Amino acid sequence: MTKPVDGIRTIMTMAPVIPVIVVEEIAHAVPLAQALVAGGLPCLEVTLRTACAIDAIKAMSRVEGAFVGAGTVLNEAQLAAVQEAGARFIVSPGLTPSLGKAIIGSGIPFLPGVATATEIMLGLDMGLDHFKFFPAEASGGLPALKALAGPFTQASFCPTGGITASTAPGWLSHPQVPCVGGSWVAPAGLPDVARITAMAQHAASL
Ligand SMILES: O=C(O)C(=O)C[C@H](O)[C@H](O)COP(=O)(O)O
Repeated sequence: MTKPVDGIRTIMTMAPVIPVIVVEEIAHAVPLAQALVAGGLPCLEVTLRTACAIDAIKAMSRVEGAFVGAGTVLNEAQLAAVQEAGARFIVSPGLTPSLGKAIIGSGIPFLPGVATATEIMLGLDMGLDHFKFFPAEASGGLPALKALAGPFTQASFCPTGGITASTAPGWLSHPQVPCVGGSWVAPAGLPDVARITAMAQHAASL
């Protein structure tokens, strides 16, 4: 069994919400990161869904107080690219043995996605015990997480997918949920800095 990855717990407890970010235009990256950090959300997940995502990771990593990771990491080539860009942690919507082995071997903190008992068991076998519960609402919501968390008392979860400012407190009340992920704090388009800072402040207070 591989040693558990150090560090992901610290990242998951920096704030109650990890913004899930889709950067469509590189000019949006820095003001968005500044607004989120100013509002009290330092830990930022930049998804590899857009052409400028790697450049966005580089640019946002230079924002004071930002702790930037890469999301939607699906394979080893992407792992290498995001590490080169300065990503400090990795999030994936799922968990495969090959990706898990590569990320654990690299030593970077890792939050793999799980939605079933079998996937949690695969992660535990690899020495992982912190997971993204994805897609959280579509997989059955909080009742599903409660049922899954029952037999896996050693596991912690960051539910992500369909979570909003009004549903986040319910998820966060679960003892195995140190944080949730969500895109609601980082809407697409040219960042409205005042609005995003206010949403981040509210999220940080949850
Ligand atoms: O892109 C990824 O890497 C993902 O795994 C999925 C995202 O985390 C969720 O799609 C965010 O969900 P919403 O907050 O409902 O927008």
